[in-house]
Amino acid sequence: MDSTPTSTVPTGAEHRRGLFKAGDQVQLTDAKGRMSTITLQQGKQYHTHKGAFDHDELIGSPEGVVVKTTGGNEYLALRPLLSDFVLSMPRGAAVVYPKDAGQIVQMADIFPGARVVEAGVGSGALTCSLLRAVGDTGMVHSYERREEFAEIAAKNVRSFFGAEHPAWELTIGDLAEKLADDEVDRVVLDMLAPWDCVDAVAKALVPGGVICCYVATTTQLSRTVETLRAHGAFTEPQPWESMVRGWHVEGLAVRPDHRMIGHTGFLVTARRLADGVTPPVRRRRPSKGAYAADYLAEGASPADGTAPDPEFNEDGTVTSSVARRVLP
Ligand SMILES: C[S@@+](CC[C@H](N)C(=O)[O-])C[C@H]1O[C@@H](n2cnc3c(N)ncnc32)[C@H](O)[C@@H]1O
Repeated sequence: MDSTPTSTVPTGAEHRRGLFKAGDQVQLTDAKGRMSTITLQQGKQYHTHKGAFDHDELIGSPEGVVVKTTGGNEYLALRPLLSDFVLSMPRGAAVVYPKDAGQIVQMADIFPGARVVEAGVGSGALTCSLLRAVGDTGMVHSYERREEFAEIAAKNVRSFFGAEHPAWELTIGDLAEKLADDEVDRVVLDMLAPWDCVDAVAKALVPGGVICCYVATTTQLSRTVETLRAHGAFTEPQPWESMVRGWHVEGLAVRPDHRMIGHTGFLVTARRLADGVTPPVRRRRPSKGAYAADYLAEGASPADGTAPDPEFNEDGTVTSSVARRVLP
């Protein structure tokens, strides 16, 4: 399914501003903080276990009003934010959480007008953030190998923007085989095996372009980084993760929340080098506090005569005497 943009309607801004109108999504929050999302339709009613209210009561109202059912239940009415929308929209595959989408937009440097390739599209959560960041003048070309996921994503993206987004193109197929774009500024990969796509991505990215991979496990992280490193067309990959901890703030009870989203995934970015360029590489030496694995990965084995016998502390760190002998 190639979905060529079918509309030049500016999306996003008009759709998400002004008084409520028919077709708008509205997030209703009750007194217990429970949320549900409805799409406003003239003449329709919203039913609860305590009576109903007419959608028409909201059409023409500003956001932030309270609507009451015939049984007395009150609901605060607001348009869902993108972060609310992606967590409540229908899902095919697992979505990129808002905390990671924010990191991707910033650290992969997705700018207005950018030409971005994304794979896989999954449920379309990240796609919404990418489209918002590139705007109507940019391009997001999403690839997805499972048609049923692509269909869910297409519905979600349309539902969020309220129209076909003029900057979006969606192709069914494996990115490694189908990637036909060239002169792409940014590539974002959220898939099981991003290393399979590194070569295709290197051909598509402009010099200075950014590849950003999102992976869930340490083994994927390791293989992604090693593949990028060995490929030769990229700068040293930068891996990281982010954790977000909410806080409870009430009077003198000011403390971190008991629960947090500890792990979602790891991110890795690297930049495309110009063709034929070999960047200067700093040979890293084991330092005090470096882990045994860091030390051995550098090839500092007793056999090659470049380093003394490994001496490690019980926790796996290099002993200070080794660090002293190895460091200049
Ligand atoms: C975790 S989901 C992506 C979720 C998406 N980023 C979101 O926020 O909704 C991973 C998707 O990548 C797709 N996929 C895996 N490998 C692919 C490839 N080589 N080319 C295209 N799609 C691929 C899978 O079918 C799956 O739908």
